[in-house]
Amino acid sequence: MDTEASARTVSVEILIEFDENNVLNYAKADRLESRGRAEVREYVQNILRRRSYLDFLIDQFSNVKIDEMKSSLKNILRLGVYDMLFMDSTPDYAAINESVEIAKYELGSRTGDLTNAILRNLQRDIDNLPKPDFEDRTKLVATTFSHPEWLVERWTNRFGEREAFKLMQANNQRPVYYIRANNLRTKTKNFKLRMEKNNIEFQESDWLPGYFQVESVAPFISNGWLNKGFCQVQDIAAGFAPYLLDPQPEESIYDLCAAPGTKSVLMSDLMNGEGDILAVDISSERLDNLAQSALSYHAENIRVRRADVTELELDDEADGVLLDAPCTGTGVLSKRADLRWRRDKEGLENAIELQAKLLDSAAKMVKKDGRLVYSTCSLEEEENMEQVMNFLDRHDNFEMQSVEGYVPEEIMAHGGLAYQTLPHKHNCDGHFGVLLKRVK
Ligand SMILES: C[S@@+](CC[C@H](N)C(=O)[O-])C[C@H]1O[C@@H](n2cnc3c(N)ncnc32)[C@H](O)[C@@H]1O
Repeated sequence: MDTEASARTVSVEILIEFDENNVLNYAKADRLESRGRAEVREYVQNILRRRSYLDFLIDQFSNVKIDEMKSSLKNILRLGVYDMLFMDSTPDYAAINESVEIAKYELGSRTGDLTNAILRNLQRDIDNLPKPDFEDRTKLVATTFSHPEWLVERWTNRFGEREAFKLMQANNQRPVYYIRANNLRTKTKNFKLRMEKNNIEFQESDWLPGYFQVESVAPFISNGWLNKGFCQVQDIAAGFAPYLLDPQPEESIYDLCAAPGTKSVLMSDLMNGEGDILAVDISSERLDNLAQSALSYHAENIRVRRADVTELELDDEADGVLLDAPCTGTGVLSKRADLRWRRDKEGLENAIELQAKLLDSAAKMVKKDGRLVYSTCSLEEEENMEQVMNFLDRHDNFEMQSVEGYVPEEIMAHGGLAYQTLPHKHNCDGHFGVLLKRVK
């Protein structure tokens, strides 16, 4: 354990790597105690959620333009401004000192002085900070809500400005967390008693059985309940796809694009651990996690297989296939603030192309009269309903089924042929899904 490193220093290191290599890797935080690791995640996600706005402020108070700064200086300043504006527990002088010390240590005393000057300039105007005032409306909104311009444009065109603002505001909040009791290891009612005995506050959902909204997942980790398999951290929106597939104990199920396996485990639970689930994924590392989860959750009917689903040929067809496709993830930007800076229009195009190939491959694995559920955690229609309509044009042996009776009415979309959760409306992540039946 490196006692010298602080959560702030490690957060800056992680943010620098993210800027330079587009990789968000928390491994650097492993040298801290568990509290420090949690602080690092909070810092990194909170700074990424406010990045454009922080950059705008830095630009207002610095003679050197932010675009001309090294990413190390940029991120030290982002941390300092974030601390001053959003961390009530940190007095301004301490926030400035921390950033100045990191700058001196990492970049030398002159950069330490520059950091000090910029942060002190901002401190002087802290009660009357400038607001973004760009003439370009998209740039103005993108800076105010710290979202990329291409997403601002898409969402304002699609939802209208007011609703797009609400969506972006929801993405900038601390995320909502859900815990699901795993009935393969405990019973929901016993798990509730366990939470009550430990004075954990929760709100039981009436949308799906066994889901509890909680303030933080920390007590579930510290009590060892995740490791023991009593519960999963699973957003309720992620539960709808397995419920829509409705796997039965005697059935054979293929879970394609399955890792890290949160939905495989839920399906195993719905099947009482009976029948057969083949969980397929292209990533061996993620599949290792899935296999480990299956063990701790007592999900004994899960088998794993590493394969590229677009090239996979299986001897048998399954009663039910879940394709939880890789996507842009625009429905989960509160939990994954980094995704908003990693995705672009080209990434969207690539995701659409891959999803179509995966769907074509999945279609070949469904028995006659069998079911195929297609789901994403995207809000983009091209990845969702448009993708499904194009699939149906290519495959006249599939028909779309109503989702009524499987999911709550509030989240039904497209006249009951799909569900779509929206972070600003449903207090959960944004997920989409449809149920397709192979009719010939
Ligand atoms: C949205 S995640 C799946 C989440 C998972 N269903 C769960 O609930 O835990 C998408 C997954 O697709 C996998 N993937 C991407 N391309 C793939 C391909 N061509 N074949 C198989 N898996 C693929 C990724 O490795 C990733 O694990």
